[in-house]
Amino acid sequence: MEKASGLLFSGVRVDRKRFAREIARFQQLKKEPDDLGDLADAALEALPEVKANKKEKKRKRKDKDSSGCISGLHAVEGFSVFKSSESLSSILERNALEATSAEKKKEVEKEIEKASILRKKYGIHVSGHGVPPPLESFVELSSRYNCKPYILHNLTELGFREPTPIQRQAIPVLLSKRDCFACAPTGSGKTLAFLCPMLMKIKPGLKNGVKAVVLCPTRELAAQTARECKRLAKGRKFYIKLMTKELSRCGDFEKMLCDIIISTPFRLDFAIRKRKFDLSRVKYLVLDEADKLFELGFVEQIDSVVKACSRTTVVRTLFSATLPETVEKLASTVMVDAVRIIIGRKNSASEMIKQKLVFAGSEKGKLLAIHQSFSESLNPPVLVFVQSKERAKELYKELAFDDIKVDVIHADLSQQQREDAVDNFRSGKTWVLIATDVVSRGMDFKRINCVINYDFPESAAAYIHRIGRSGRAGRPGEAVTFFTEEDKPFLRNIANVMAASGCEVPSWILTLPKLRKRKHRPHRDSISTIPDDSA
Ligand SMILES: Nc1ncnc2c1ncn2[C@@H]1O[C@H](COP(=O)(O)OP(=O)(O)OP(=O)(O)O)[C@@H](O)[C@H]1O
Repeated sequence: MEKASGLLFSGVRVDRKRFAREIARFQQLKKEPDDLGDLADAALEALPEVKANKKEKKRKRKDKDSSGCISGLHAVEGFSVFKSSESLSSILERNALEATSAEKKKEVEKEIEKASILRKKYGIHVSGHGVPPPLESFVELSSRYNCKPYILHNLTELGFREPTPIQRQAIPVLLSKRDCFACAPTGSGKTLAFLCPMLMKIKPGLKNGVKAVVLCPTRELAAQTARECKRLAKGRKFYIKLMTKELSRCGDFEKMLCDIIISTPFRLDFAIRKRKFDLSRVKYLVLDEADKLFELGFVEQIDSVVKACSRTTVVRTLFSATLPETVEKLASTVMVDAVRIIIGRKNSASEMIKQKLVFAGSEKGKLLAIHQSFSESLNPPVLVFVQSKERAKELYKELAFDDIKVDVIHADLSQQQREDAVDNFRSGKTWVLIATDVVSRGMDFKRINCVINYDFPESAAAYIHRIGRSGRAGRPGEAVTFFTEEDKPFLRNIANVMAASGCEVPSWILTLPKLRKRKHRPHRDSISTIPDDSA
């Protein structure tokens, strides 16, 4: 017995010492961290305080198990010698493990440091546990995440050489299937940040229902996102559908092949409630321009979509250039263990836009100012925002007399007319597009030189989105905001946004009294050059 145990003992001792590393590695393999988020957690675990705490807990549990005996005492009696031999071997094992985990810890610490250097470099701020490190390049999509070559090919075809900051961080987060709040400036590539991981994670054409849903506040944005999605998916047989009015009313959803559906909340809610459109297999739900979607009027429809995407593992994500705390709070009730990503300063305008405030005195002053500015230096394409569709029509009538190619877009037009207005502006047929806020969010008109806020925006968020139609994808842009006496009390909100993005603001504006946040939609005199009788 003694001999046998001695042999066993010595055998164990020699092998374990010699192969300590291998044993330790093998044991580690049982649970390899599946992403660097886990590695980060592993690093935490390796901290002396955490380890000591765990050891103490383990010891207490062990002491409790041995019917009140102190475990060390067993080692000297009878069969407990075997126990003693076991614990000795496990001590050796532990030593080996500790040596390896020290190496691992160093490795993890290096990764963490590298991630934080990258984040600092690109102005990425994250919160949440175990956040995967940002991408250094698109190539990492294949080395780290086994991305199919067609996506990398399409990225190159689209001319995207480097990921933008939001793409660097949001793509790994979504690939690790974490819910996510993401706030990044206008024109910074948020669309690709959610489309790319979606295409990587879902299998095309399996005929077993919708796998991903993207909600956008307007039809124009939904159409644009569907187009972007198709461009990125080129070469793969994904069924990507835009939920149109016709499809939501007459589509045969049982037979329809659809991997990804892109829609406004109204159309999708209609299809779910009235036509029993099944979203129970959805893996990804994206709310683009999330703060707009959480505004009154949309909330019930969003609720219906969130409920319909009933799979327990669905990844929910919110993207916007403006994400107020109220929205985050509301949204967090449906998010699980979410990661929060902020690029640069939260709720700020793109730094690529030169912003200017122009005092026009009165409504008539604004009309004179725009005529004058177009006659002196019109640098198309120019997007002009007004407060309502009535005012859009009025300003269109005024400017149509000038020798410029001007068009108008608002909610009173048919879908076809709206699409034509967008297409003509994109292709350069239209130089000046007069618009309501219907195109203020998400629309990616290439190379807009100037945005004119003819009517003062109703909030700082509206301002950020409107001017964000220029200065996109790293290009410079310009924004001019007219104000009258009546807009003065609301100037400070906008001036703060301007100052935060590095633009000069007259100091008197910054000393104006603070206003409680409320929308600014004043009644304005109609836009007309016809002399006012009362004058
Ligand atoms: N990695 C990249 N490199 C270069 N250009 C890019 C890259 N990713 C996206 N873009 C381009 O940047 C432009 C803006 O992208 P996108 O519309 O996604 O911005 P956004 O952040 O969603 O803006 P918004 O807040 O206004 O919705 C698009 O023209 C897009 O094609």
